[in-house]
Amino acid sequence: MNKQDHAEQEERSIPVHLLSGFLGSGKTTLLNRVIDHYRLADVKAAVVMNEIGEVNLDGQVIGGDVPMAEMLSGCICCSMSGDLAVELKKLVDDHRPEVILIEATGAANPMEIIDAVTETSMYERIELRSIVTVVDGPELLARSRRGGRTYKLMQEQIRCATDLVVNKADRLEAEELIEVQQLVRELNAYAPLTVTTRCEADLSMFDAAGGWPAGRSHDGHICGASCAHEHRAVDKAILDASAGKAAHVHDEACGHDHGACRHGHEEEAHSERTEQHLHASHAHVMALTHYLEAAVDSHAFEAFVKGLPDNVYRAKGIVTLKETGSRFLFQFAYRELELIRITPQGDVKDVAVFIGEHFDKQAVLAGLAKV
Ligand SMILES: Nc1nc2c(ncn2[C@@H]2O[C@H](COP(=O)(O)OP(=O)(O)OP(=O)(O)O)[C@@H](O)[C@H]2O)c(=O)[nH]1
Repeated sequence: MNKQDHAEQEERSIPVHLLSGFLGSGKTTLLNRVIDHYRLADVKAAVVMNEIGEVNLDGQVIGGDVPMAEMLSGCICCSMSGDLAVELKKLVDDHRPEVILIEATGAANPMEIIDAVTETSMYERIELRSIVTVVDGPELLARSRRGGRTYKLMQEQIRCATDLVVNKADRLEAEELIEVQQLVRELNAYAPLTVTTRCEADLSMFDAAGGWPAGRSHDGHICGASCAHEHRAVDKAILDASAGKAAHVHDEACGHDHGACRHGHEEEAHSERTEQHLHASHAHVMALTHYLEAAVDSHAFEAFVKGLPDNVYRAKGIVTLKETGSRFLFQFAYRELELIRITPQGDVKDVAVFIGEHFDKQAVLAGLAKV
């Protein structure tokens, strides 16, 4: 970076993009794509990863060149929202990134995270630019038929999005895909919506409002006046979302200046949040973290994971396979198991994390002891 670029960067607010979406919907998959997108454009990104469990497994697949703050054993939308402000400030002071990505836990209500980011903007030049909600298409459809608290949380995540990625299209029939899009549109009629498999989305929503400094090999768009308008609109959408409304893209009809707009909506947002006490929306989600002392038999392990009770809807971890001695990252989301061979850097232990609703921890541990 030359001197002029550096000076420009100091003056510019650092855009923050929040990745939201229910457990296992594909947030980390999207995060990896966005990081690659920034690498190609030579844009320095930093990441905040939040996990309900005690270990950050997703961080294992992100390269060591990306500064990362790990916030574990809690959720940044409630118990750790104060810590988020601290971590954001630390990332900015230590690394001066050009963009920050926050991956929330799948149990997070993004509206609360908006507060923490806004708080940090008071003493660091950062600006929440978008809330991208990754929707697990098949899971949303299934949950819409049974209702319940988890479905309510999914609805909240969709409502406050400025951009929507309807993912796992490969697991939906054509008519189901239409039904999912209708469901999403009923909740949020205005955020741009992309249907994807493995989050293969157009990533221009992650580009800088004013373009990255000149001379970069950036393949994204360099915004002109009309684009700058669109991005201001996102601010408005975020504020509307935090006021508990569906996000909508601001148009000329607004007719008043954005300073006034912001103030009004913030007051509205505050009173509504107090009334609804949104933290309660995911209090039923629980996590179990267990460190493994020995290698596992691959067949027994697969059978154990696939036989987990229905109320354990997410599991992930690192295991060593007895047969080969190789280490694998495992991902289990909505009854599908995926194993990815990894070579962990540093002292990384074998561990399994289970996330679900009111499940019997002892029964899960007993099953695990047998593999
Ligand atoms: N079939 C299918 N699987 C997908 C798709 N996108 C992601 N996955 C898989 O779903 C699992 C969960 O994906 P992640 O990207 O880790 O999801 P996440 O939202 O970060 O999960 P949490 O961190 O637990 O909240 C992984 O095994 C992915 O490979 C998709 O479009 N189709």
